[in-house]
Amino acid sequence: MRTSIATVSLSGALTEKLTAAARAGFDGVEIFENDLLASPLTPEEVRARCADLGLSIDLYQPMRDIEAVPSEEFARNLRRAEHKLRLMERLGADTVLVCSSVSPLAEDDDALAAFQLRRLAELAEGFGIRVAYEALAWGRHVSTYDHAWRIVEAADHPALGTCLDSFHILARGSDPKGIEDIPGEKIFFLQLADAPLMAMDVLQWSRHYRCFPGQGGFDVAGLVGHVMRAGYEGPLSLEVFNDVFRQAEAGPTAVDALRSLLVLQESVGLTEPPAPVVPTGVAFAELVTPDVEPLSEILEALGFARTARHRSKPVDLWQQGEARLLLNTGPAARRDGTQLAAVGLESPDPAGAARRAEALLAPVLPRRRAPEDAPLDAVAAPDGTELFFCATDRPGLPSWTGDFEPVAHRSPVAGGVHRIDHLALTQPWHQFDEATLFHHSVLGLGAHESVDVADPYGLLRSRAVTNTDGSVRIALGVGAAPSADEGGRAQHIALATDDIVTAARRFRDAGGCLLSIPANYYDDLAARYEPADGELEAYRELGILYDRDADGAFRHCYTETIGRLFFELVQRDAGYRGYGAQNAPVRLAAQHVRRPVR
Ligand SMILES: O=C(O)c1ccc(O)c(O)c1
Ligand SMILES: [Mg+2]
Repeated sequence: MRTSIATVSLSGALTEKLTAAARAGFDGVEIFENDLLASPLTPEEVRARCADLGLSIDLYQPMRDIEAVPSEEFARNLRRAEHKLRLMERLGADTVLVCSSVSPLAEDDDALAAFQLRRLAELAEGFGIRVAYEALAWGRHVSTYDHAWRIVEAADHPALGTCLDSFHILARGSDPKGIEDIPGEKIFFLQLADAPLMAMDVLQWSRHYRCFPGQGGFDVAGLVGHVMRAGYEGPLSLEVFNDVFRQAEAGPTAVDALRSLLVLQESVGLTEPPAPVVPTGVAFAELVTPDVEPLSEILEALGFARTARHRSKPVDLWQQGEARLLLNTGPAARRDGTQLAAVGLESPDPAGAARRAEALLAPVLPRRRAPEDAPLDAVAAPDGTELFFCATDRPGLPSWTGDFEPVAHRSPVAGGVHRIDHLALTQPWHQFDEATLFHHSVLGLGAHESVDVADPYGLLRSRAVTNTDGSVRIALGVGAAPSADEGGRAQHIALATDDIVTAARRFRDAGGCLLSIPANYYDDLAARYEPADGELEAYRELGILYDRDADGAFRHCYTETIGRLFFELVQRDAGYRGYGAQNAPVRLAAQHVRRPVR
C-alpha cells in the first residue's frame, strides 16, 4: 500500500521534513497547516518541491471547529473553509481533514452536524476536494469513530467521508471491529499511531506520547486488519505527535517511521519481506580501545586468555569458555575511546538475517572490512553498533575465526566465566523506541516490559530484547548521566559465572577493582532475605548485589568503568528472567561515587 507521513511527525522546517520523508522512501505526506504557515515557500513552491521529491500531498490538515454551530457562526466557518480550499487548490492537495469540534459553540445535534458537513462537502466538491471527518477522542460531542461515521452517513454526500485515526479509536477503548461496517470507499483516510499504555488525560497523551506502530501498547495491526476488510484502498499514513521526535533529527526518525509501516504491513499480511532469522547466541563482542593495557589487565583478572590475533589488523581475541571478546586498537579506537563497537550474533542463516535487515532499512555494512577477511554479513543498529551475523566454526560457511591466528597462551582458569549473559547497550536519548522496534523487527528478538530505574541525576529506562532460550539477551537503556564516564551512559558486558563469590574474589585478588556497594544495602538485604551463613558477609566484602524472582536468584557485581565500558559478573539461576533492575539505583549511585574496592 502507499505510505504517507504527517509533517507534524518530523522535526525541522517544512522543507527538511519533506526531504527526510522522501529520502526514507515515503510515497506521500499529510501537510500540517502550521508547517505551511511557517514556511517561506508559497503553496505553489511547496507543491513543486513535493513533486521534485516524488511525494504526493495526500492530505491537508486540520480544519477545526466547523460543524454543529449556530447558522451565523457556520457562515463564518464556511468563509474560513473557502479560503483553505483555495489554498489547497494551489497546493494540489485533494483531501482535507476536518476534526470533530471542540468549540463551546458546538451543539449536541447530529442532524445539524450532518447538514453543515454536507454544506461544506458541496463547497469542497466545487474545488475537486474531498472532506474527511475525524472524531477527536476529546471532541466536544463527537469523540468516537462510529459516531463520526453515523454523521457522515446521514450527510450522504460523495465528497464527504470519514478519517480513521488509530490513536483516537484505541485510546478511547472503542471496539475497532465496527470499522468493517463502514463501506471502504467512505473511509477517505487512515492515520496510524501507537502509544504507550498510560492512565492520563487523552489530549495530553495524544499530543505528547504518540509513537510509531509497534513502539507502544496498542494493537494497531489488528485495527488495520479491520480497515483492510472494510475495503479501504488509501494510504497508510503516520500521524505521530511526540515530544522526543520533535527534537530528534528528521532523517533517522523518518527511516524509523517507515520501518514501522513495513513491519505493520507484514503483520497484516500485505507484504512478505524475508522472514526474521532469530540469533541463537552471542559469537563475540568487539571492544575498541586506544590503550590496550587497562582493558587487558581487567580481562586477565576476569580469567580471560588472549588466544588469537587477527592476521592483518590490531585485533586480539580474548576467550574464556564460550565468552569471546575482540580487542581492537585500530583507528576507530583512537577516534572513539574505549567502548563496545560491534556484536557478533550467532545466526542459523547469516545471509538471510542480512536480507531481512536490509528489507527493513538497516544500513548494510561492507561484507569484508579488509580484502583478506572472511566475508561476513553485517548491518548497523540505530546507535551505530555494528551487528555481525556469524556462523562460528560451522562447516560450509565463512567463519570470522578464520581471520585469526592462534597465539600461545596459558590454559583458561577453572570456574571463571563461561559465556556472555547479556549486553547492555545504552542508546542515544532520542532513539530508545526506535532501538526496541529495530531489535524486535529486524533481529526477531522478543521485547520485554520497559522498566524505569532511579539514577541519582535522572532516570534510566531499560528494556530487554531476548531470544526465547535466553542465549541472546540485550538490555537497551537510555538515560542522562552528568558525564560520559559514569554508569548512566556507559555500556556493559555481563559475563556469566556459576560461582560469583569465587569469580569475584579471584578477580579482586588478581588486581581487579570491584564497585563498592554501601553497607546500607546489605542491612536492607538481610531484612528482606534469609541469607545462608557467611553469604551476606561475602557479598558485602565483594560488592555483590542480590535479587530474586519467583523462579530463582540473581547475583551480580561490577568492575570499574573504562571509557564508556564496564563489566558485570552474573550468577543467574536458570529460572530468573530479569537483570537485577531492583539493584540498579544502588549500582548507578555507586558508579557516580566510584570508590572501588581494591
Ligand atoms: O491534536 C489535535 O488537535 C489533532 C489534530 C489533527 C488530528 O488528525 C489529530 O489526530 C489530532
Ligand atoms: Mg488524526
